[in-house]
Amino acid sequence: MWVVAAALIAADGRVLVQRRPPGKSLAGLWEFPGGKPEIGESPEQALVRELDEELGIAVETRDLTASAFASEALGHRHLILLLYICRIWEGAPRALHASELRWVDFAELNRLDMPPADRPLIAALAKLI
Ligand SMILES: Nc1nc2c([nH]c(=O)n2[C@@H]2O[C@H](COP(=O)(O)OP(=O)(O)OP(=O)(O)O)[C@@H](O)[C@H]2O)c(=O)[nH]1
Repeated sequence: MWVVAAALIAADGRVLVQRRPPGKSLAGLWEFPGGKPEIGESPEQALVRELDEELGIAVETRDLTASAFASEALGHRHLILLLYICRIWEGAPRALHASELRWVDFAELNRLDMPPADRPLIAALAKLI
């Protein structure tokens, strides 16, 4: 399973995370916004679509920087999670799918309950920004 996700980084260096809503797998955990590409989409196109659907923001593919990936067993599937950094978008993120949004610094990011694939990504992100 391929998933694309974005670390949206604000001017003050904080990162946006969203909380998975009740009823979904891994409900209650925090994650980077994103999702699965649809057939025919590039990873960047998929991420632009997901950020519009999940947060109501407009992002240009040129403003997505491929940054890190994780490879992790997830139940009976295997997840490849591609993380992009994004510092430029239009609109104010709203929780259209998630139960909650939060802008966090790295200390908070390390304390949040996130899926196992996200742990190595946080460490990689800390070195990149
Ligand atoms: N968007 C996102 N997904 C993540 C992250 N970490 C992680 O393990 N995932 C997993 O990647 C998958 C993303 O799928 P999705 O967002 O398109 O759809 P979904 O929640 O309905 O997935 P589901 O079919 O597993 O319930 C989920 O299984 C989710 O748990 C992350 O940081 N961001």
